[in-house]
Amino acid sequence: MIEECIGRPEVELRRELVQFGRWLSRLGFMPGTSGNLSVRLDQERLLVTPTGMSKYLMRSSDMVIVDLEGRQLAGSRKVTSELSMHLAVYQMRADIEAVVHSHPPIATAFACAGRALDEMLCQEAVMTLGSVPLAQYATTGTDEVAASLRPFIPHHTAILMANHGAVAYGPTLTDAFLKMETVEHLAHIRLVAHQLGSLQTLSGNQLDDLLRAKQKYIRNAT
Ligand SMILES: C[C@H](O)[C@@H](O)[C@@H](O)C(=O)COP(=O)(O)O
Repeated sequence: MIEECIGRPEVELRRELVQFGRWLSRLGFMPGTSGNLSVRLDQERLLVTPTGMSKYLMRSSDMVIVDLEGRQLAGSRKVTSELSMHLAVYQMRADIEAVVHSHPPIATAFACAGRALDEMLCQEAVMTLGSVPLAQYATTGTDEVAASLRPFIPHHTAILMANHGAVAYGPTLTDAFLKMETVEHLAHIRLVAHQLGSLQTLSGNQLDDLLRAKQKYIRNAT
């Protein structure tokens, strides 16, 4: 069952940030000290990963609490340098409770080649994320990153970031994690299909059928 973040004990959310940080790190999506995660703690506060730490080695006590304007309220470490990206998502989407930024290698290679993941090649793309757009180049750690993402935040839940990586968000940390995992999966499929030589994109009729199948799948799964 998917649980919302708000209302859950802080200790559990801290543990989840550690767990997903390790998982993303082991998947190779957060090499070195890269990547960051956050969750809504309540209506006014976020629990966010610290800057400059391996997300494999990070502990519950390393998390930082900030308000929705980015003011640090608690935590002995400095908050992620990409806080403005996380804030932009929470400020624009009341339905979002968790944000994951990472550098999955194949998806990041697409972002470095200036390619969005916007062709509907495999059914899973339609059933999950739809198109994943590419936000324009912005220097890491600056407010330019949030500005580059803002046009896409209302209509997407995963976005590639030019020459940088990707961001995904959802109603829970689990959901945001699964979206990030799916971004890399779709990038991998796109790359291999291209290498095989002939991309067979889904037709309009196939897309219509899949969108109906998606509604049915969601109704059945919830
Ligand atoms: C240089 C950083 O790794 C940068 O790429 C940033 O986007 C990132 O992923 C991690 O930054 P923090 O350690 O500040 O969260």
